[in-house]
Amino acid sequence: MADDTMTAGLSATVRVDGRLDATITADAGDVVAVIGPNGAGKTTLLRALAGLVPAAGQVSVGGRSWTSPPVLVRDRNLGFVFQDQSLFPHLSALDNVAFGLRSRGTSRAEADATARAWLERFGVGDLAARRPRELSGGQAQRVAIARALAPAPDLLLLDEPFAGLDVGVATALRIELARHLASYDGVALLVTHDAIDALTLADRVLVLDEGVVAQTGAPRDVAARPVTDHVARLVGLNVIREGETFRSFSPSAVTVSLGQPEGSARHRWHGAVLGLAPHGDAVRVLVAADRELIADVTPAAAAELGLAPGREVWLSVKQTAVETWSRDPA
Ligand SMILES: Nc1ncnc2c1ncn2[C@@H]1O[C@H](COP(=O)(O)OP(=O)(O)OP(=O)(O)O)[C@@H](O)[C@H]1O
Repeated sequence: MADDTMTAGLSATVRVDGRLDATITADAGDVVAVIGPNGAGKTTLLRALAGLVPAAGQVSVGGRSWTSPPVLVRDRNLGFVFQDQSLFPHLSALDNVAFGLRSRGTSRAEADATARAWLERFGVGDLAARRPRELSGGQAQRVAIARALAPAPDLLLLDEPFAGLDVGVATALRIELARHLASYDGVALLVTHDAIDALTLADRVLVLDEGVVAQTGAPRDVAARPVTDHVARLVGLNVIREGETFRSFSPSAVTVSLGQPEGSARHRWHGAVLGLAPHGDAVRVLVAADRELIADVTPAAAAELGLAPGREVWLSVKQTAVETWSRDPA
């Protein structure tokens, strides 16, 4: 079947009954962060693109259709890294990385040499002979990423590759992955719950909400103008939606007071403090008004106002600190 949407990158529409109905396009070389709350369909999207979950629609990658006619999972030129599994337990790190190359017909000697080079690149060359159970979580994840990248896939699917790693290990791996993704010329999709991943690793962000695409755009734009509560919370912005009009303001622009604030050029809300948490040099206050809002105050102000869960407060923000926009038509 002719497919005029076919591009060198990724062009796909995938539908999984009751779980997902998403269209995604990306240029070759793009890293797309896929974000959204639990159950939004992020893993289902990756699995549907890989052919691991039966889906209606079409998928074309690298100028080739994977759906008409259907291409078997093993014949799709893709690499994936999932948070929990990934490595074959009975194979050494080297054999794990060489496996994908050999299954694509590369000779043993060549596959081993390429695999060794990839392990070196990820700083785990000296662990080539080890089995996965003899690797730390961070080392195993490096091997898994090396294995996914080694065959130069057209599509790289990374499902929360840093989940479960401790912060230092995750940070180091994030930096290494960024370096490799910069020179990778396929399309990479990265599922993440971390705003930093989305902002530092991705060229574009795709926001999923209840199985549909709620927003796509450059990370900076999505972070500045989130249209879902999930992303608003992730980037720490207050966002109020009225139909297709959105108003946002930073927690640092919010004034907290015990008495009702004066002045007409202010938006104001009344509610009870739900919780307090340190946020940089400030104290972040979560307040249940007619919606949940966040305000950043100085520790001195928090003490002076006696802020504690249950305390009734007023929040106000100057009209000039509020940005208003309409969602672009999809
Ligand atoms: N094997 C399955 N069979 C039926 N429904 C499923 C299956 N796996 C997931 N779902 C449902 O599909 C929806 C999307 O799940 P999915 O795992 O894709 O979400 P997610 O965005 O990856 O979530 P999380 O961040 O929690 O991993 C959820 O409602 C989930 O309950």
